[in-house]
Amino acid sequence: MPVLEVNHLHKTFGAVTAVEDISFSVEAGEIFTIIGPNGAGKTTTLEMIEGLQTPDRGSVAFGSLDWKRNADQIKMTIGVQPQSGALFDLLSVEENLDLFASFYPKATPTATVLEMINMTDQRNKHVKKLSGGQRQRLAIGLAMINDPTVIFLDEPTTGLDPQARRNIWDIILKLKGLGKTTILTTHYMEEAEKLSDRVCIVDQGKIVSLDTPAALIDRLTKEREVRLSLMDGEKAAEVTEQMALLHPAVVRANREGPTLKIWTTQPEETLYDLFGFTKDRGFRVEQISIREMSLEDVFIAFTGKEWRD
Ligand SMILES: Nc1ncnc2c1ncn2[C@@H]1O[C@H](COP(=O)(O)OP(=O)(O)OP(=O)(O)O)[C@@H](O)[C@H]1O
Repeated sequence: MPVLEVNHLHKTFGAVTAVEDISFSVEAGEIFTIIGPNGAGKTTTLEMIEGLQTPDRGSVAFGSLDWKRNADQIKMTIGVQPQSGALFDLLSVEENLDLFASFYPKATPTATVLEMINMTDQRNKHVKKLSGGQRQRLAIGLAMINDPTVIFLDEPTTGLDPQARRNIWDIILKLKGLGKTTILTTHYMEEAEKLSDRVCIVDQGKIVSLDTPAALIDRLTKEREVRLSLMDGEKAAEVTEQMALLHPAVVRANREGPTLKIWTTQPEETLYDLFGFTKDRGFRVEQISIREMSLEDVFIAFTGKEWRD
């Protein structure tokens, strides 16, 4: 049974349709990511699921629990990362955790949470002195304080530098290791691709596509770009290009000086045959790479829009 089921959610604000018929379900232990451009409806969707906004239509169920009948039980089951402004600046990291823990009948020991978010050494630091990344880590710690089974993180890495983002990824993966379910929103494709079991691409309030990152990429195309650099100059590359174009799996090719780019539906086979050819001719291969399609390529294909972080 899914831990979360979202059915036909709708939400409008005046003339703006923020969410239009969003449905999905999330299994226990998954990292489920909602990704989309600014204004796509990610936060509104998340807030309806978290019980912070009431949908105009549609339903949200956590197992057999729903917001109308079981609000108190749901609040014990889920953890919501507070907005960074909801932290108490004049209290220390530990005091913030203790304060949030006091809201619940059963809380995870503060020391455990501090260790999970890698902030044991900063536990006595005042929140106003924390960096952006540390504030976000504390916010995730606060979402964990009631030992929830489902954790909601709304853009936990937006605006952070690459190292701080990676530190947050480590925490999210640790949560997965503990068997927690995480629902994440992000602007960053790379993050969605690295962390998620499944990705839901949202645009203009609707789901454009939903699947595992690998399946989304696969569904788009089986083509891979193979790059081959030859040590024997342009002429050797030209002959190799002509040969490559005769291969049944090769869709197209182009050449810049001694470097060949070949798009093929069977990269391993194409490479094997090309190596046979270059060896026969005595051409030496200097460099070789196979480029995978990225989730970014998928987004552009499904929405027709360029992706901007
Ligand atoms: N309280 C509100 N009142 C009016 N319009 C709103 C409100 N909340 C959201 N909207 C509008 O609904 C649409 C979806 O907003 P939402 O914040 O859910 O998108 P998002 O995908 O989370 O965007 P971002 O990545 O910028 O946070 C936007 O057009 C937004 O302006």
